[in-house]
Amino acid sequence: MSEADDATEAELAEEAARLFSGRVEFLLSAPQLKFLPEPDFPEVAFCGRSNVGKSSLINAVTGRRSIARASVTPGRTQELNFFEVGEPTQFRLVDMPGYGFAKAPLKVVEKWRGLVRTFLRGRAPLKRTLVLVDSRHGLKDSDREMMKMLDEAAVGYRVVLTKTDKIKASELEAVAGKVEAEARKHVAAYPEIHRTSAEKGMGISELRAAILADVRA
Ligand SMILES: Nc1nc2c(ncn2[C@@H]2O[C@H](COP(=O)(O)OP(=O)(O)OP(=O)(O)O)[C@@H](O)[C@H]2O)c(=O)[nH]1
Ligand SMILES: [Mg+2]
Repeated sequence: MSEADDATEAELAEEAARLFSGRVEFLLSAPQLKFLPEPDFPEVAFCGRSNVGKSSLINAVTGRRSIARASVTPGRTQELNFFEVGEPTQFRLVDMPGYGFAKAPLKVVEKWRGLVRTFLRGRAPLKRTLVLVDSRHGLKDSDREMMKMLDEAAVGYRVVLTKTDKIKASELEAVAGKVEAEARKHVAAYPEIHRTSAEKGMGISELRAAILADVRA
């Protein structure tokens, strides 16, 4: 990487930190597609299995304790929740319902699934999707299915490992290696994965900078 690239990266990280410590506001919660906000600003969606840590990661990235509602109970987030960043607004983050949650009634699961898939496939201002994966478990078939759907829809995504504070560094590297190797086989996946802990703040400033780069791309 050249010195010029380094300078741009540092500037981006600094700007991202400044933006996220400024105005971040909950906009609305859409239980159905007809309640989506106007497609006025670039968006980045957080998706992944139930309980993987989507809402917690939004809280960590925005530096807010509970702007997005997190819970030990899988299936906490049941709508598409939109958050605005910047004054004036520069972009939006979208907290999505989780997939792969077997305990919810089938009808409910189908409803979330339809909402998530239709949104990810057809949302014009969607600049990037983050596919969150629990670092303790690695990729599950439901993640592979989601990644395949995003490949087919040509929606670019980053794979983000969550809860890295819960495992040893050596285990993390083993899982990260496997997940990265698999991600590289997916056409719409970013070749490098992210390692994060919403609890300890690991990887959060890098993810903020990546989000800013994505919404500006
Ligand atoms: N140790 C640790 N726990 C975490 C981390 N991120 C999330 N959790 C915990 O994992 C549980 C689920 O977190 P959520 O953020 O609600 O997960 P979600 O993906 O939004 O879940 P749904 O909305 O149900 O799909 C909560 O008990 C969090 O406190 C992390 O980085 N480290
Ligand atoms: Mg949630």
